Amino acid sequence: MKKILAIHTGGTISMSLNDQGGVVQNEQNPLDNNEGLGLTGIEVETDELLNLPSPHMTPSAMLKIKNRIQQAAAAGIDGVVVTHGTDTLEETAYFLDLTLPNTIPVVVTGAMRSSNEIGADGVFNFKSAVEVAAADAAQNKGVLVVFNTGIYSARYVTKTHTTSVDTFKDPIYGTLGTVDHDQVIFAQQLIGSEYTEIDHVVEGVYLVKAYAGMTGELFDAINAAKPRGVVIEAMGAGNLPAVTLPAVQRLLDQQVPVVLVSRCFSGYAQPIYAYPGGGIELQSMGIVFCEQLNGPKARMKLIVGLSCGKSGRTLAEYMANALS
Ligand SMILES: NC(=O)C[C@H](N)C(=O)O
Repeated sequence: MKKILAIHTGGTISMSLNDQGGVVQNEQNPLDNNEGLGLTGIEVETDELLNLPSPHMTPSAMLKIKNRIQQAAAAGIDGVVVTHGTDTLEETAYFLDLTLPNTIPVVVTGAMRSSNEIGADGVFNFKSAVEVAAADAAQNKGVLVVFNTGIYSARYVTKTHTTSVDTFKDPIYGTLGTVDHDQVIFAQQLIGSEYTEIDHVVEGVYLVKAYAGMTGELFDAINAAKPRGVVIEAMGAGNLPAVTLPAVQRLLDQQVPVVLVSRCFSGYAQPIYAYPGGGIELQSMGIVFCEQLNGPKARMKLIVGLSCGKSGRTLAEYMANALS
């Protein structure tokens, strides 16, 4: 018998549609009763740790989830499922991936339709996630996201659609595997994993998206707030309007780490272009290219790196290497 801990944190998976047509939090989580799920050889324990719509999720709440998982792992649990709202699911999943030592399977899931809507996907996703968490093949794969039969790496998975049940995708590498009709099948191995121990999380790490016609004002406003770090979702392969550069330089002059990713849905940020504001100039200024992560995930990584005390060159290397 495998023992799986289900840590519920809120989100649509634990919500219902009310008479006015709005989706609201439930007093009682519909997933608390696991009878009828048809799980064989798996015992599920439940912890209602949080009840947050995921736009209310914070890095300190993520730390609380991480600590609860480590406590359960130390007490001998075989695997953990975290249920979570989908809006920020990818951030929590990647935070856990970076801060947990990868000793037991940890699987994050959620739902796009609330528990009493027609075609509700929560119970199916939950059952699938429990099956993956209990599977021997899920060992050493880092934190996983299971959604709509897909198994994804927390490092790359992202929410791609506002309402579709097939919303979670890995735009670069696709799925790691599938789970369907009680069968858990992995088709790819995880290449390396990162683990950084932290006991607190820093605040003041900002994320800014570049746009056509952007000027330096947003960067100066962030600078005035005394930031700990800034992630820029730059254009294309990693370029910015040249007029923003003096303001970005003012951040760098204050020793604020500035990390660059691409605002593109897929691909890598790389210093390719040599025109003013092009990636080559940005890199020579000291902006760190974080090749493979999207903006919200790069921000999570920067928070984790700063929270464990990295700075200067060590922090830059940590951010530049997707698998350091
Ligand atoms: N499908 C969902 O869970 C979306 C919801 N707004 C949340 O993230 O809490």
